[in-house]
Amino acid sequence: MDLVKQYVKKRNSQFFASIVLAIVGVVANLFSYVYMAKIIVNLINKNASLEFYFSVCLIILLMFVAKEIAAGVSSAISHTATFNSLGEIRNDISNKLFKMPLGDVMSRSSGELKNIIVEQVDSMETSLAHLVPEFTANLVGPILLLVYMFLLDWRLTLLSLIPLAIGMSVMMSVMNDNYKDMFQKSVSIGQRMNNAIVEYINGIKIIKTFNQSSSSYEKFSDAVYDNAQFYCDWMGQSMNRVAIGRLLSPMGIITIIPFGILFYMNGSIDLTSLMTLIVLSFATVSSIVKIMNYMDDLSRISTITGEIEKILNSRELKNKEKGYEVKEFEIELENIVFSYDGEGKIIDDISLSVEANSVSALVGPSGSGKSTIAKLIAGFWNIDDGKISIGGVDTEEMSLERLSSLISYVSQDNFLFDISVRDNIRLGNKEATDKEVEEIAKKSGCHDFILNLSNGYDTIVGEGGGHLSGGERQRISIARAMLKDGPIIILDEATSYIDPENEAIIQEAISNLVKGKTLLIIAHRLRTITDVDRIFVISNGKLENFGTHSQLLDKSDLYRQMYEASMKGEE
Ligand SMILES: Nc1ncnc2c1ncn2[C@@H]1O[C@H](COP(=O)(O)OP(=O)(O)OP(=O)(O)O)[C@@H](O)[C@H]1O
Repeated sequence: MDLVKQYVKKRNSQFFASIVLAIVGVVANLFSYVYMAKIIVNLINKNASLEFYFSVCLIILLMFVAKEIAAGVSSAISHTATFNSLGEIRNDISNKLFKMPLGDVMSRSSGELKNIIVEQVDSMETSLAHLVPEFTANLVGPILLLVYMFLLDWRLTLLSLIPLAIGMSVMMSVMNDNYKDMFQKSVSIGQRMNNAIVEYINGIKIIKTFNQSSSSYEKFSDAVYDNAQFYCDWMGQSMNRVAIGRLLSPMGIITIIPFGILFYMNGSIDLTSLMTLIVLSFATVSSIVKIMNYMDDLSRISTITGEIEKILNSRELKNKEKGYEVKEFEIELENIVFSYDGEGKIIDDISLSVEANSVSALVGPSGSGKSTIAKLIAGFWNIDDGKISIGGVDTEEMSLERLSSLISYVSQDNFLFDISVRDNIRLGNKEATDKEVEEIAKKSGCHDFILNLSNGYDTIVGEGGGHLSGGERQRISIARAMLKDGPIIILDEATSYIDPENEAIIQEAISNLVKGKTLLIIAHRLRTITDVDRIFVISNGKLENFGTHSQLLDKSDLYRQMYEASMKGEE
């Protein structure tokens, strides 16, 4: 609920205007009933002129028009404010995801995140656009009317509230029946179904390769079945009471008529008041029914917003922009310690320095922590201890925007968006002209294969770049990183997919493009990094040794073994 308040507050005046107009609409509607009662009473008493009826009908008509206009404008204002707020919430979530440690984002499945950003934010529409103005107005209207009815005859008014009180308490018994827990469960079952669907679709290639279609489909269909079963059971438990509650709550008339007749017969109420009360009790019905429709939304709002709040309130990377200028681009790691889960140290007291405008490489056995070091330099996580600085400035004293403007990171997964090849490369620098995009593609060995694609540079690459080969994706990622022109380039296994013919072109391109830049390569094929300025050997999260290729052949057994194994593997 705090989340709703927070976003309502930001558009206070718009929501206030929509509430006021909604109240005007509801009051106009209720007044039309007051005037209807006047007509009935005067018809019974036969004491009014034709002009009187005509003018009352005109007033009712005006009330009706006023109600429609006020409700329409109120809804337009609240919807405009709501959709702006929903846009803002989605923006805030995506900004937040950028500021959160990568691990915290990755610990949620893409299905779960999609569910929160799309479905759950969407479901806030009801609360913001309808609940805020309509619930308030439909609550205020009947209260005003009840005060008026109370003044006419307090006994009948109280009696008219009995069915409402019984109906509401039956409904409340449903709400008290762990409604919040059940709704929370429905959200997580829904999320599990979402995840199963997303996983099934994403993993379809593997499923086919390993002929797992029946068992994976089972997981997916089980999740759908569980979801349906859960709702059937839940509704089965509560539907009868909900139906009774909904039936009874607006039935004030069942007490007013018999008791009204009784009071009239014993002379304790006049006909005018009785008729007015009967008509007005009808008037409260429509508002009460509307309020009841919102009760459900009210009780589930905290669960819906809870998931969104969890993301918006989750921890952020510590990076704070302090405005220190970075003039040189050497990278210094001082006694850094890091673990993904806060327990097992993945990086254990590593210190190393990558000189500015040099080419360095991280090598080491699989799982030794090379990619983790690269990601820590790029600011994907904060380190637990120690310091990483660029040009003498602590990277945690730079905003993520500034850090990412300094570093072009070509990761192992080379994710491409489902847009054209040209736009994928242009992500490196959105100001780049088509010519600049093509120039960079030529330099990174992409131009020829791009021209061979069905639509050349305008070919849409498919989800995650699925229409391209692994090597093609990698080369486009390199072109994208090169176009960004950051002073530091980190290539995480950037050549792992490149075939032998293209490898030479790529190596040549990289060496041209990185002139005057600081380059850190994480390479598996040691042959490709023999002439770099400095090689760091990482083993079990520690720095085992460092030096040039020939120095390491002399002083590091691990390096020599890895190099020999690597050369054997390529024979
Ligand atoms: N997101 C993560 N959450 C938890 N543990 C992780 C995560 N990423 C990597 N690890 C673990 O951290 C250790 C180091 O992984 P890292 O990817 O840095 O190794 P690497 O040397 O780059 O390996 P490779 O050469 O196989 O890519 C491994 O044990 C790995 O399982």
